[in-house]
Amino acid sequence: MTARGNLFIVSAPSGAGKSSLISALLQDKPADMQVSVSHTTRAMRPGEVNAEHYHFVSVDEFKALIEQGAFFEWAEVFGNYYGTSRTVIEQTLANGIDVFLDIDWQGAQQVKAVMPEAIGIFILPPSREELASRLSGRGQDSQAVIDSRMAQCVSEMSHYNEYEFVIVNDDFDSALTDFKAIIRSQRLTQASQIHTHNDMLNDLLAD
Ligand SMILES: Nc1nc2c(ncn2[C@@H]2O[C@H](COP(=O)(O)OP(=O)(O)O)[C@@H](O)[C@H]2O)c(=O)[nH]1
Ligand SMILES: Nc1ncnc2c1ncn2[C@@H]1O[C@H](COP(=O)(O)OP(=O)(O)O)[C@@H](O)[C@H]1O
Repeated sequence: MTARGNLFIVSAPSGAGKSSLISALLQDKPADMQVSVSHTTRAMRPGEVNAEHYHFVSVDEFKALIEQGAFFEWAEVFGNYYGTSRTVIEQTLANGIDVFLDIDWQGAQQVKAVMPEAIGIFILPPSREELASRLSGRGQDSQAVIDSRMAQCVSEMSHYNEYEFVIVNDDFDSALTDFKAIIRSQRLTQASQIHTHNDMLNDLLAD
């Protein structure tokens, strides 16, 4: 039997670096880890690719998917809808692959309510000034969008204590090392080791 994959929830205020950390983690395309591609009604940014960064859909399409029960969780964030596909998550975890959800705190609460074993990781920037500078430096949002995201960052960050782990993304390489350590430690829990080393444990403990 394949051991079920772990579900990792990664949340952060816009610009703190969660997409960069997840991309760096999955850069070498590890077979046992996958990021969930959400559906969204927000406009595509320059350089974004449909079905790779998001499934970009209209508000009507999104609402139809809600009606069909297609979402594991969904939320309205910054005036747009975002949601995680239910079947993709269930199938991927069942295939023993760890799944990373880049979702906001509202989605995280919904996931935790139905899957309390999901592991929450909150990414914090080192300061508000640095957060604003990263949002501008990313060069993909208008000043009005940046201002509205900065206006909401404190209320988003106030949810950090609902997560099992917190990473301060100051130096990127240190933050990536911390991120990898969390994933590694999850694979070393007793429950995971029993799945991974079942035959060996049986041999070791045989009478
Ligand atoms: N609840 C929920 N939030 C999502 C989902 N996908 C993305 N988000 C969140 O929506 C917010 C905005 O994402 P995005 O428009 O990509 O902007 P960015 O975070 O600045 O790159 C972030 O907090 C994401 O984590 C989803 O499927 N569900
Ligand atoms: N530790 C870091 N130091 C400096 N810049 C960073 C760091 N982490 C991410 N960035 C930059 O900050 C910007 C926002 O990062 P991004 O991953 O898009 O954030 P999020 O997905 O949380 O909105 C990007 O331009 C990214 O290259």
